[in-house]
Amino acid sequence: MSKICVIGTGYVGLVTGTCFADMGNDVTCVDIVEEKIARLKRGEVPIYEPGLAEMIARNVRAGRLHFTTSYREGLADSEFIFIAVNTPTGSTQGSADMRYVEMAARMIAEELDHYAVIINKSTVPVGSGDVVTRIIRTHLARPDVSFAVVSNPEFLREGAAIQDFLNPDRVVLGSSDMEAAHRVAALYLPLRAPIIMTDIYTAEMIKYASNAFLATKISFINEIAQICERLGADVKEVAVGMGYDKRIGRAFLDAGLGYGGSCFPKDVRALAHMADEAGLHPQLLHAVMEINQDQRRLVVDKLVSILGSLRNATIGILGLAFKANTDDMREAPSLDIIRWVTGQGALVRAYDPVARETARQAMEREGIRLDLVTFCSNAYEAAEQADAIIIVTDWNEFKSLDMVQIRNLMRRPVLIDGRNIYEPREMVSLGFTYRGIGRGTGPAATVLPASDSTTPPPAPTRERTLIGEGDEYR
Ligand SMILES: NC(=O)c1ccc[n+]([C@@H]2O[C@H](COP(=O)([O-])OP(=O)(O)OC[C@H]3O[C@@H](n4cnc5c(N)ncnc54)[C@H](O)[C@@H]3O)[C@@H](O)[C@H]2O)c1
Ligand SMILES: O=c1ccn([C@@H]2O[C@H](COP(=O)(O)OP(=O)(O)O[C@H]3O[C@H](CO)[C@@H](O)[C@H](O)[C@H]3O)[C@@H](O)[C@H]2O)c(=O)[nH]1
Repeated sequence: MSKICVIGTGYVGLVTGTCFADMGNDVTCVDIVEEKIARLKRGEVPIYEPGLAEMIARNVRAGRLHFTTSYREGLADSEFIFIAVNTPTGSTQGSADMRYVEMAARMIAEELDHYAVIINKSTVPVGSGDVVTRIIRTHLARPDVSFAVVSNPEFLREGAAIQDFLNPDRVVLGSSDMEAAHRVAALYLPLRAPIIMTDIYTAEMIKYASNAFLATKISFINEIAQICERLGADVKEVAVGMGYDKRIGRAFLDAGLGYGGSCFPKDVRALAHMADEAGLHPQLLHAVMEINQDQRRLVVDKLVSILGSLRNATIGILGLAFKANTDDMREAPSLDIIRWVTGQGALVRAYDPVARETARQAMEREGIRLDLVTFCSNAYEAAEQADAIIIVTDWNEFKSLDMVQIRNLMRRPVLIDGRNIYEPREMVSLGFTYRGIGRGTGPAATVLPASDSTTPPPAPTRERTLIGEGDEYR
């Protein structure tokens, strides 16, 4: 059992702290926001993350998980101090705002009275490990105390955060102090994941390069979707066909409204900024960002091309958070879409299974006219008297709606499927004017399973038979 302090109780801090506690360690989570800590102490979890509330409660009950606003309390006897504070976009050029990490480093230095390994879990620009080391060294209240700094980027996804933390594809550790890095590695050994030990710059870059690569896959398939749409091919089937190639893989090839969230947008921007600052010309990263922005515009263009003017039209929006299974509204496509349609005179009926309060707050922050937005308590309510519906996130409950009922509730049966969750032909046969993203109307695709037999298999009876399509990568 190790004594661990986690600085920051956002997604990453809470999940890191709770999972390490669940693995038998003694963990104290520190945050400067008193209200957050007060809520956590009352047993309330400030974010929506499946399974997290139960896991926190279990570990608090077992006496392994504590919350405080006091660095002194959190740091007391801690062998490991994880920094997991936010690093949002800080300037119009896209650089990462390091002020929270720097503040955390200073506050650690002011309270540290024993040797500890300080581990940076926040996503930070290459070279930040040196900055943290310098800040701590400069501000140490006890200059005789020694410490080590290790970079340990986090790869969890919101909505699957616990599962991702406990079953990582890899753990990355970067440090110039290999003994300290090995101590951190020992914490992760129970997870039985490959552990990559490298220098601190490389560890920091692995995080940005991974996110930028995934974002590139998304923009790539979105560009292919636009071409498919023009030429009559179907991007969903193209993705399946590409995904069978093991060198490509099926993951992150879902065309749609582009990426949003607390990570991809800011991390691609920050990486491009790092390259710009280094005198390079990161043209691929700039193209990735441009295509991503275009995807959001495209759905509104589709809407206008069907409805003509949006003035006084009622638009149902299904899904508000940046993706399913989270209430996180950071850089959610819904915000741009709602701003644009209300800007053109439309009224919005919005529904998300969990993002309601966070959505309202985000819209307020973004200056969206809330008097034009009605928050509904289910998808059917959002469809009432709507001139069109836009599916913005792919929550499971949106995949199994009674579409006949939805159609009957609408004033005009226009369906813009921003996540390609419905079959175009089916929707058209139900009477919808349907637009997906890059969906074709061409001939049916058939995938026959690999077979040892040389006898030809019977002809498939189903249209668009995609045997094995799918979700195995999730
Ligand atoms: N959200 C994700 O899915 C995810 C996944 C991997 C990596 N990351 C990275 O992890 C970092 C944290 O992300 P997040 O989404 O958890 O952020 P968040 O905004 O949800 O939470 C950050 C928390 O840190 C607290 N904080 C800020 N300054 C502090 C200080 N000086 N002392 C104590 N607490 C302080 C804030 O009050 C907040 O509670 C970011 O660098 C992010 O890029 C995020
Ligand atoms: O094929 C796809 C896959 C994802 N998305 C979108 O991409 C965004 C990000 O999705 P996802 O990666 O599932 O969510 P995050 O929680 O933002 O996680 C990403 O960002 C985290 C923060 O850095 C990393 O830790 C994770 O590894 C990385 O997947 C969302 O808007 C998705 O809708 C697509 O449009 N198409």
